[in-house]
Amino acid sequence: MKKVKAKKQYGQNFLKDTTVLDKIIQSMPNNNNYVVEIGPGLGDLTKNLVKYKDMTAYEVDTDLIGILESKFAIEIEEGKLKLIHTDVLEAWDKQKTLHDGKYDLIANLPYYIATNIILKAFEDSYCENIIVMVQKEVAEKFTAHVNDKEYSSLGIITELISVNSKILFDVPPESFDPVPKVTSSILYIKKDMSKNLDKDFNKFLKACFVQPRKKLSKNLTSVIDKNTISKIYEELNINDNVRPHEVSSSLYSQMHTRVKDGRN
Ligand SMILES: C[S@@+](CC[C@H](N)C(=O)[O-])C[C@H]1O[C@@H](n2cnc3c(N)ncnc32)[C@H](O)[C@@H]1O
Repeated sequence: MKKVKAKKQYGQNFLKDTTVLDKIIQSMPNNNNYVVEIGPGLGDLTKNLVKYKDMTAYEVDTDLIGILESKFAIEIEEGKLKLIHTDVLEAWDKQKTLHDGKYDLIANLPYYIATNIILKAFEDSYCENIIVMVQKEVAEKFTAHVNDKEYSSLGIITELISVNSKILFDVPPESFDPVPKVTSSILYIKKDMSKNLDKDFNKFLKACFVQPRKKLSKNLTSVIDKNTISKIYEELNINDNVRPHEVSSSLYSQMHTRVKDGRN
């Protein structure tokens, strides 16, 4: 078969390392959940996933859809694989979920929208487990805890929405074709299905971290007035000198509730 030219604008780095592919499959949670893959590409991961689970794959690239349709003609015919030709973020905007029933998201994500995709998966009430390949630095942000250098809104949201989050293993650039400039990691997040996040919380956290080295109270002045900040700090026993990365996720959540109450 003619070699497919990877398209940069779609973040195409095809995973060629069979050991890594095997390790991803071994990391799949042992449950009855359906599987959703974003960006099946040339179908190397898809081929392994569909052996174990019925699944849907969302692919934006028209050229790849043609290849996948002929490669997986049998699985599609048997109803084991549903192939959807669309931009996955548009699909999420339209239908709020990628599958009408509990599912696990397993994917080698396009780097340019990886963070947005994970945040969408947090909002999707049917998505339970997230096992995705992302740039190592992104994985570190999602798994960072209070006082860590990488701690930011992503680590805080992950802590509040999940029961478990960790980096499973790193993947070197040579495992891909074309070879990316960065190291990747497999990120695992098990969501707490009883929780959902307030829509404005992410916006609030962004304001809290707008100048990460400054005092949190200074950053908060873009959201609330100084008197309310003093009142909230007193109620929650927060030191005025505290910096954004020194505050726990649960304290951020309590602060946000009070900010909202103050506005109502
Ligand atoms: C990093 S490649 C992974 C390909 C394949 N899964 C693999 O592991 O080799 C990312 C894939 O996501 C697809 N993609 C990029 N943007 C997308 C979008 N907005 N919606 C759906 N798929 C997208 C690309 O075309 C590509 O197939």
